[in-house]
Amino acid sequence: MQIADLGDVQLHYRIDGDPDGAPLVFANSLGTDLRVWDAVVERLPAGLKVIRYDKRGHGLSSCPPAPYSMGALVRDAERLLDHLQVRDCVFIGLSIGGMIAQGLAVKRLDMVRALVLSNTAAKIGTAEMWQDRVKAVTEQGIEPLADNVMERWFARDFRATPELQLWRNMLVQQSRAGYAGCCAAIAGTDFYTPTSGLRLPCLGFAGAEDGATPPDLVRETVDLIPGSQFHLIRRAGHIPCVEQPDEYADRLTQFLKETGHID
Ligand SMILES: O=C(O)CC1=CCC(=O)O1
Repeated sequence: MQIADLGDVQLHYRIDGDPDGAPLVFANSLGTDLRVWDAVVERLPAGLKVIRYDKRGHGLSSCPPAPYSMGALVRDAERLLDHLQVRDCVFIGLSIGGMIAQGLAVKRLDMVRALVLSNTAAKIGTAEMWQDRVKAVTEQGIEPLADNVMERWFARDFRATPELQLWRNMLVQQSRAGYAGCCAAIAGTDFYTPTSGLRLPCLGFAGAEDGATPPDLVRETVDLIPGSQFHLIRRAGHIPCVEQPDEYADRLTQFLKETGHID
């Protein structure tokens, strides 16, 4: 178990693979922790240094008082990668993690050589919708929202499997303040202009049954970056790394080869 003490926040992270390999960094979505990447990470080729972390208020990381800003979440990622002396990584961000990815690439191109924007967008939903969620979670906790969240996270077939309960448990066990804090960060984020200025290799992933960031929304964002690729995963919702890890890992590996990150 590894922890980076950044002063105002302590971030839990994990490194797998080759310590001297080409760095790959994964950032999770709202209400999940770094285990959401387990099935993809175990399918990746050798020779990569795979770094995962729990953003503030999630998983085993500390939970500063809410609300958070997107600037703070981007700065956490930046400080963690500085702490780990990471440069030229491929940064893979899921949902709010994809917003962090965009913000980090805009700020620190020396750190990010390519982006994978998974089930994310430059702007997700409306500020009002997220403020409503902050209020609901702060007053009643995460449990009352959980069934609706599962419908956005997973396609119908997956929701009928016993595994659903494990991911639902992950969601409801997150900190209420950490979850609300990140909702506030999403509410205040519109990256259309900064992301439009990015010039780096980019791969977008979307799930055909994603109820949070539908394929057209993901595509609109990745198309802001000239030359981007886009991959639609048919039998998946918002978290395709859990539902379709074979397809996800295969397409990611292909991208890593095309961008020269691995041979
Ligand atoms: O609505 C959800 O819970 C899905 C989601 C939106 C942003 C994020 O990170 O997850």
